[in-house]
Amino acid sequence: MFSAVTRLRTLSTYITNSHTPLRFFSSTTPAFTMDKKSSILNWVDPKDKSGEFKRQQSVFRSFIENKPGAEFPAEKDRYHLYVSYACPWAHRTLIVRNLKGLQDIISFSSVHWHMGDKGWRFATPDENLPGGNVTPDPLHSDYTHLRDIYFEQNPSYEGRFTVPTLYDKKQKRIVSNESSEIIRMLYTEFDDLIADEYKKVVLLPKNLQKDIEEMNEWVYNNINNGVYKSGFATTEEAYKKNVTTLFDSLDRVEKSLSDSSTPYLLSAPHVTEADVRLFTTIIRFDPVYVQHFKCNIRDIRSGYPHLHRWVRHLYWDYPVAFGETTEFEHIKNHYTKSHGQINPFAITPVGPLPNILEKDDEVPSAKAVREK
Ligand SMILES: N[C@@H](CCC(=O)N[C@@H](CS)C(=O)NCC(=O)O)C(=O)O
Repeated sequence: MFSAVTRLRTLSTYITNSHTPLRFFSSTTPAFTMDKKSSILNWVDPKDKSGEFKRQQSVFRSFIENKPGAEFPAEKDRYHLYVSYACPWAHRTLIVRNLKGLQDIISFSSVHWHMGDKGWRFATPDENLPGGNVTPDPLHSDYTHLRDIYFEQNPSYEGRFTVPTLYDKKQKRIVSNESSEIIRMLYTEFDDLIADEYKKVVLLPKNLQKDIEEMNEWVYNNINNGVYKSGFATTEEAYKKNVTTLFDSLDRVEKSLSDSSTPYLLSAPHVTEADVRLFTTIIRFDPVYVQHFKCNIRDIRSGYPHLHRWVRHLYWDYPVAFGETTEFEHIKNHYTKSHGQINPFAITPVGPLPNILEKDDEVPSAKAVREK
């Protein structure tokens, strides 16, 4: 059940993840003392002098397939997606699930936005959080945390407990906890079970695959992960390096959108994987990353007109896939109230308001110029 490869990967994850005690603040602030051997809230290994956040490889990497004899065959109501509305990686899977019309085929639930020292927890029945399906674990009534799903696989699991987690309800096994691979399973493997209008939704068109994959590479390293590398850095040098790379890459996307002959990245005739993967970072940028992760060389609404138009087009014109899967309360609260080393008093900044501007609106300075 827990394959040798998985065990090896888990072990290597543990080795790169074992920490010595860390104090984030002076000894006069005992509330923030992190002296647990390998607290999952130590985002940068204290032994790593570079001060750089290094994201670990996902451990579960199997695939749902639409073929006879598959280990995880494509079937209706067999799989469950555990997500957090706060998380940009999990957000990818919710968007693709809706773009592909898989709402009746794959169930989902969201954890509570707070991540503590036991990782993500499920909401309790009395908590009434915004967004659909923010519920106790619908599959295991006695589980309180996402990590219980991981321990169900292997009681001595040592990796991270991440969302998204794609779970096979029949075999009680995690299929995958790697969003970039989960979304690709959803592109085609369930096509025999969905209406024609959704079969026609192609997120990775053959003629653009090379360009999309090339773009994924730098967007992932410099933007999706770049905001975390900026925000979790524990040295000025690591922060400056990563925030500069991040903004250079945003400039590059801005230029590419201004050159695009369509409203989508890479002049695609419709939404593609490239749009999905960039959207989940850009929609969080002004509300959270600018202030919380110090990604403040510019913001999107006043500094990047093409990106601003593009993100609002997706959010407002694709309400089911992009708009309704975005839950700003989860997003803002999660980061600002879970990262004690960045925001020890857990006060959530109110602005910027609104979280996203209407399509025909602009920040006051841009509007004033337009109306002159
Ligand atoms: N490479 C993974 C990353 C997933 C990930 O890091 N998710 C975060 C939430 S945004 C998480 O669950 N972190 C918990 C932890 O690392 O303990 C993917 O794309 O699926």
